Amino acid sequence: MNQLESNTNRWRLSGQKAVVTGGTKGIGRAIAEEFLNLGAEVIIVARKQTELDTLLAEWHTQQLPASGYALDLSRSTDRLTLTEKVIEKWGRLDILVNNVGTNIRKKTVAYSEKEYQLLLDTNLTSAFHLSQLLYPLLKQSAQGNIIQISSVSGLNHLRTGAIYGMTKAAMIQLTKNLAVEWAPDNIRVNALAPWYIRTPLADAVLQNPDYLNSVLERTPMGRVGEPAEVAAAAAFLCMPAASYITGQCLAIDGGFSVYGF
Ligand SMILES: NC(=O)C1=CN([C@@H]2O[C@H](COP(=O)(O)OP(=O)(O)OC[C@H]3O[C@@H](n4cnc5c(N)ncnc54)[C@H](OP(=O)(O)O)[C@@H]3O)[C@@H](O)[C@H]2O)C=CC1
Ligand SMILES: C[C@H](O)[C@@H]1OC(=O)[C@H](O)[C@@H]1O
Repeated sequence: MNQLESNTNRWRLSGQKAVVTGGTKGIGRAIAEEFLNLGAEVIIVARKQTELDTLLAEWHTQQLPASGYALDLSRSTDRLTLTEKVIEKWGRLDILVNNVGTNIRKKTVAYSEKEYQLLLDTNLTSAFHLSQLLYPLLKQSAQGNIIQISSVSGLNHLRTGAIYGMTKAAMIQLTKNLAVEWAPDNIRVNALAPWYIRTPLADAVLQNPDYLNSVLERTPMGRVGEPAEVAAAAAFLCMPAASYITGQCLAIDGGFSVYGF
């Protein structure tokens, strides 16, 4: 391989096989599209079959190598089904992006046990269990990668709910543990910690002008982020060019997390 070719491959995802959870909307869709445009083959997962079918049809008109499954990854049975599908389709895996997550925004005393369990299952258990289940396939890759989509709410207090913050902080700790444990298997594990990104999940609160102003007042760059700005960071961390980066958490936040006073 000549120097130029190796340099070119360093900045692409050519031939890599990636699973992106929550890939029909928002950050997950942007990550899947970034990966596809960089030469990867992608499987996406979401609950709504109609949205999955519509997006896959759009990608297939562009000859993009994408497939998908309508599964609820808060459920252990569906996580096992996804694993079986990946084994059946590819028999190996290069990239896992644990992107699925949701929030119920309440004061701590207002949460029910059911709400607590839903957030834990959706945001954290799904990421932990899928990392476990897909480890053998990632181990077969010479360049395995896991990207955990955390949040700045895993780094700081946000007024958007303690349970969500707990799950995101735990994803960052899981990133560190798996990065060390699985380094001998050539599996790198990194986390991204976005601040507000313009997606359907965030729009629920960003559409309130007063709330949006409060967000912008805490954001040095003066705007919310775009899904593609998170996707670019995810793509870089999975590239050969990032081959010595593991166990890290990268904030995608317009300066939010370093803004004191
Ligand atoms: N947007 C933001 O400001 C920030 C987001 N994040 C994190 O980024 C990640 C993505 O967020 P965002 O893009 O905003 O979210 P969206 O709600 O916009 O999209 C979530 C995606 O995940 C899918 N999904 C949700 N629940 C499940 C489930 N149980 N099983 C399978 N698929 C599911 C949705 O499809 P369907 O409904 O069909 O299942 C959709 O494709 C989350 O982990 C979130 O916590 C972190 C910081 C900031
Ligand atoms: C920025 C936060 O982590 C994130 O944005 C959302 O929409 C969630 O409710 C979280 O607060």
